[in-house]
Amino acid sequence: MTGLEIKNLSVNIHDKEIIKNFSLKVPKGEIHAVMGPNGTGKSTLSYSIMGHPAYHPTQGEILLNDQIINDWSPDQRSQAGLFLAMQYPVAVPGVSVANFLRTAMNIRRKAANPSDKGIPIPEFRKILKEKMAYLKMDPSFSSRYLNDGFSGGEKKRAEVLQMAMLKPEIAILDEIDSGLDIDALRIVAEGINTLAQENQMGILIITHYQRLLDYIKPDVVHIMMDGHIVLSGKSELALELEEKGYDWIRQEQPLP
Ligand SMILES: Nc1ncnc2c1ncn2[C@@H]1O[C@H](COP(=O)(O)OP(=O)(O)OP(=O)(O)O)[C@@H](O)[C@H]1O
Repeated sequence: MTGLEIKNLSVNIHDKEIIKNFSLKVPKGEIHAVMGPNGTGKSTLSYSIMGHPAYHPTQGEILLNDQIINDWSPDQRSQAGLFLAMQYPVAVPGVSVANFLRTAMNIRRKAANPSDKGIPIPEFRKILKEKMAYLKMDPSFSSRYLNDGFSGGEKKRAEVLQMAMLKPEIAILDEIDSGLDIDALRIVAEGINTLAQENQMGILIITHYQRLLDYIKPDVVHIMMDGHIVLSGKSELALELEEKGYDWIRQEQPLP
């Protein structure tokens, strides 16, 4: 399958099993949402998919375009087209947004074509300007240090800017809606929709709130509890959750 596949994945943190026999398929071109209570393992899942060294699987497989990537470094995964918009993006003082993006784009281009000489600077500037305008980011952000002193919402926009520039095959968006005001939520969501359509990306959205899914229509909504998916359904499932909370699922699907 072209896309991301997770088969029977279990991941421990400090000997405690957090991800428990988790399975999911996100084909390219589809949008999947994962919702679930606090502490259920959603961010752990996103770090495990990206290959964070502290989140090594104890069982199961992660596949990208049918290749098992369990032993790939985060760098290799990123070069192959995986992308994570982090819940808490880190500041990188000393590295400007523009330099960071150009370096990341060049590494990805070289991975696809070893003889690539890198994106010419005028072309890079043109694309960056376009994408920043689209996300309604002030051009001055390109020369600021990445996430350094950015507000919560600015950090989230900077994550989507990275996604727009890098055009991954599979993007995991961990609470991309947190910290966004109502206008920013719409702008960011429109940006994600356009990118998803233009590039036939697979997208895995982790969110607590149905409101994001008013703007980005998922093909499937999954409910994750206690480290694995307990229920999957159409986008109406998110509405049902908003109305009823999680208790009814706990009652209908007793956890092991
Ligand atoms: N480095 C760590 N050390 C100890 N426990 C951890 C660590 N990282 C995660 N955990 C625990 O793993 C569980 C899952 O955390 P995770 O952040 O993946 O949940 P989440 O579903 O993303 O939660 P939220 O919705 O609150 O963001 C939590 O109980 C958390 O305390």
